[in-house]
Formats: sequence, C-alpha cells, structure tokens
Amino acid sequence: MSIIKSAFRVLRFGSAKNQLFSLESKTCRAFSVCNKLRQDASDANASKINFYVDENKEKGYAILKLNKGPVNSLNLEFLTELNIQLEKFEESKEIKGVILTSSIPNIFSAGLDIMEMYQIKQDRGSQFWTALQETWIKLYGSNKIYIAAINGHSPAGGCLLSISCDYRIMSKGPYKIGLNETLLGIKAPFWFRDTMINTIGYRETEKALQLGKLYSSEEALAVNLVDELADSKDLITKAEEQMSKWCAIPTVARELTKSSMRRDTLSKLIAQREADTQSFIEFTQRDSIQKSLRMYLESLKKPKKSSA
Ligand SMILES: CCCCC/C=C\CCCC/C=C/C(=O)SCCNC(=O)CCNC(=O)[C@H](O)C(C)(C)COP(=O)(O)OP(=O)(O)OC[C@H]1O[C@@H](n2cnc3c(N)ncnc32)[C@H](O)[C@@H]1OP(=O)(O)O
Repeated sequence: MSIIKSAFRVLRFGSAKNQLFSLESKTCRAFSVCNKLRQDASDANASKINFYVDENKEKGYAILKLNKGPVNSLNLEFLTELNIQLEKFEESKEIKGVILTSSIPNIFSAGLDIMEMYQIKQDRGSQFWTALQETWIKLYGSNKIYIAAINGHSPAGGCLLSISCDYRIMSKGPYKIGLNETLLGIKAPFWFRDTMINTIGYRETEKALQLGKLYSSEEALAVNLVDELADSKDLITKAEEQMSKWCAIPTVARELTKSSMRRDTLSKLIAQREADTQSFIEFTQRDSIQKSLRMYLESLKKPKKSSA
C-alpha cells in the first residue's frame, strides 16, 4: 500500500475526514484519466524496450534500468509505462526495494522530453503533465525502498527522479545533476522545489533553483544532493550493499517513518493536481516560454565541437 493510501487510512478516522475523502476522490479521478493511456502505451510500445527490470526475489529487490535512447528523456508514453511498472513494484509482496538506474552509458536521464512542452496541443500537454505528477506521487510516495544509482547526467526531471528516491549514489566522473529549469527560461514547479528543499535544505535550494545550478558529482556530495560517490564500475555493487542495509530495517517502522516525513509534501500536490496541470498548460503556451524552449532546443541540436 502506498504512503498516500496509508496516510488516508490513518487520517480517515480523524477530524480531517471530509477533506481527505475529497482529496482521495480527486486523485482517483486523475488516475482514471490515465487508464486508457496505459492501455495505449502497452499496445504501442509492445515492441520497444524502454526499461529493463531485473528482479531478485530471493534478495527482495529489483533493478530498474531506464533504456530509452538516446538520453532517457521522459515523454508521455515512457512515463505511462514507468507508472505501470512502479505500480507493479508497489503491489509486489516479494520486492522490498528497487535500484533505479540507466542502461545508457553516462546518462541517467535528460529530464522531461522538451518536445512535450514545445508547440504541443493542450490535450497532450495535460495528459503528459498528469502522467508526470503520477510518476512523482508513486515514486516519492512509495512504501518501497528506492535507491538511485546515478550513472551519468541527471538534469531537471532526471534530478527529480533521483531526489524522489530514498538514497542516491552517483558515479564519479564529469557528470551533472540539478534543477536547471531557469536556464531553459522556465520555473521549476513547486513540487520539484519542495522535493529539493527536503533533500538539500532551503537556502541551498534557493540558490540552486535561481541559478539553475547543475552540480558536479563532488559538489552534489558536498551539499547532500547525493549521499555517496562510486567509481562507475562499482556503482551497482554499492547500490546493492546499501539496499541490503535498508532491507534489514524493520519494514513497518521504516515505512511509517518515511510516510511521516513525506506526507505533507505529497498532500500539497495531490490537493491541487488539476490546478497544477492548468498552470503547466497556461505557462507553456506563453509566447515567451515557447521562444525560450525553441532557443534551448536549437542549442541542444547544434553540432558538437569535435574533441580531436
Ligand atoms: C507557473 C506554474 C509552472 C508550471 C510548470 C511550468 C513549466 C514546466 C516546467 C517543467 C520542468 C522541466 C523539467 C525538465 O526536465 S526540462 C528538460 C531539461 N533537460 C535538460 O536541460 C537536458 C538537456 N540535455 C542535455 O543537456 C544533454 O543532452 C545531456 C543530457 C547532457 C546529454 O548530452 P549528450 O550525450 O552530448 O547528448 P546530446 O546533447 O547530443 O543529446 C542527444 C539527443 O537527445 C536530444 N535531447 C537531449 N535532451 C533532451 C530532452 N530533455 N528532451 C528532448 N530531447 C533531448 C538532443 O537534442 C539530441 O538530439 P539529436 O540527436 O536529434 O541532436
């Protein structure tokens, strides 16, 4: 049962009963919008493998490797597939935790697919944003243990995936992680910001978000954006060692503790999912935002300087 469901169950008997029932039904409505998408995604992507799952039921954890080339950018279909998988983990009795990593060398995830924000129809934009909210709610609100094994660059939405986990190990190397939205001319949504605050604190987040700071792995360790660094070749072993440690903690006590730490942050988005989606649509339709995104896309597509 997810943290959200446990929170509802505990609070259902308290004075906040009516408010929470309304929250719960809003959440259910938003989830049901995604049901058709889920079916479409599983049909359309039957032949593509956008991630691998390696389940070790004996040890009680799985490794989920993102595999959507070239850079694991998060589009509607990918998020929808991920949501189905996260739900499977949540329901599994054998799986206590998941190591989240990528099979693409040097890239954990390039974040949101910029094409989902650039010249996009309102319907698609709304489905995309709802799917992203769902991914975050499932990941940040999960009862399971999530360890991010960050094997490369992890900007913006990639950073959000990482900081939604319980523990982060990053490969040593010339990799960057952070919420760089301001550099694209956009403001990080409040739930990105709040997840970052919960990870590195208010002052560091305030600086990082205004500057759109992308941290090197050493800088990320220094501000607790990641918990540990590892040589690339040892990354998964280190993540597995850490997972064994977390799995050994009494489950219910750990779950309740996690839930108590994250409930308020989660409830804030759950209470205003539709308004948040409307803000996304309104914001991304502005001419100034489209101009910034176009310039950013062009800069990404520029031919790379030869290293020779
Ligand atoms: C008032 C309320 C407000 C509500 C909300 C409002 C607004 C919405 C906010 C949304 C928050 C946004 C979050 C995001 O995640 S935005 C995405 C941010 N991501 C980035 O800035 C990363 C961009 N990419 C890179 O920096 C690099 O690609 C790299 C990840 C460091 C990898 O470098 P490299 O290995 O050299 O690969 P390339 O740069 O050559 O890229 C390969 C191809 O992939 C395309 N690409 C890269 N990133 C993305 C992306 N995020 N989306 C779509 N496509 C991407 C790149 O253009 C290359 O394409 P090509 O092969 O066709 O040239």
